[in-house]
Amino acid sequence: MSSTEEFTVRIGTRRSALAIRQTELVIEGLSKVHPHVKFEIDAMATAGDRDKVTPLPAMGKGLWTNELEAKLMNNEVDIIVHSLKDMPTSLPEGCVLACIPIREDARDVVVFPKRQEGKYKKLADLPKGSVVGTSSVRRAAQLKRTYPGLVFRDVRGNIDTRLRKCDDAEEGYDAIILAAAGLLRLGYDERISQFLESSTEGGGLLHAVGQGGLGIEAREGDEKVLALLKTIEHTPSMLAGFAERSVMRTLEGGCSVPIGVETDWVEEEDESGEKKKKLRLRATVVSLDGKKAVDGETAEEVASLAQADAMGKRLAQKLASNGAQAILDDINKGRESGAALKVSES
Ligand SMILES: NCc1[nH]cc(CCC(=O)O)c1CC(=O)O
Repeated sequence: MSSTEEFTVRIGTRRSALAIRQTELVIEGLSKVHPHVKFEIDAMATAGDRDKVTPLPAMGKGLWTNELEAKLMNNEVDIIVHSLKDMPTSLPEGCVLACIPIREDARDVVVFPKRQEGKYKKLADLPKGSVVGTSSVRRAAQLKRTYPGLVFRDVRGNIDTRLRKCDDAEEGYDAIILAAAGLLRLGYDERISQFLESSTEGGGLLHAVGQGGLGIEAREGDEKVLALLKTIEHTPSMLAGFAERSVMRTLEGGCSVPIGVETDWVEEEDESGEKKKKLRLRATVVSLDGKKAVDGETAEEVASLAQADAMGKRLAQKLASNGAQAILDDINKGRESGAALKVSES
């Protein structure tokens, strides 16, 4: 497609401030390379936006995506801009994860209420019994392991709503956990008190599969659109995202089971002493009470999506055989009783 050809791309997105901002970032990126292409934003509320009370794990995997994908398949939109972490690991027939642009910071972060005016700097500063807000079983399960004195409670809503609840003393939160990417994209950098990662002193977090990334979905075979998206694809982010998603897909997890990952690109010397760029992939599966966990790590040269997929699958199979499948089986059994459906206050 020539860079002077004029045509319009219709973009499906959720209606939240973050989703709109993420769509604007994609339009900015594409417009730099294709100034003659026009864009129309088609924003809608999805099941996950409408239902603010049902615990996220109880709403199934497509709560943020199903209705947008229906528009894509009906040719009402040409692409969908998703938060990558909200995309199920398997897409409907005829839809493809066409592009992952350069990834924002993938880490989770700690936000304290404004009323505390800097009293606490990190999770380890919180006294025993403090209440930490998160709707993610992944976050709660991992943090229960290293901060057993903290109490975890569900907090629903978009980013502005969760920040308001954090700041409202009547809501009773002493901190909340969010993704850095959402806060950074909306200009809330100054609300970040602590970044959480695998190396965080006192206990950190492995982030959600795809966190910090954008996933742009298109119709298979829509060559004109796929060629356009190729111009903003960021290969290291794409490879890392595919490897992470392969871990989740292989463990047959949904977006509500406690699987954490962390990827980064490292240089390692091979036997001949030559430096090789490798993708390092860490993963963890934690029981809901945080008492049982299986961790794994691998670093491999990865140059294709197929190699990224295979790497993620191998690591997942290693985790499963080391006890992770038993943890996930317990969680799935617990779904009948509702035990696995929300971050219980414990
Ligand atoms: N549905 C929650 C969601 N989906 C994507 C983000 C943040 C942006 C990202 O991870 O790219 C968030 C908010 C959060 O986890 O704090």
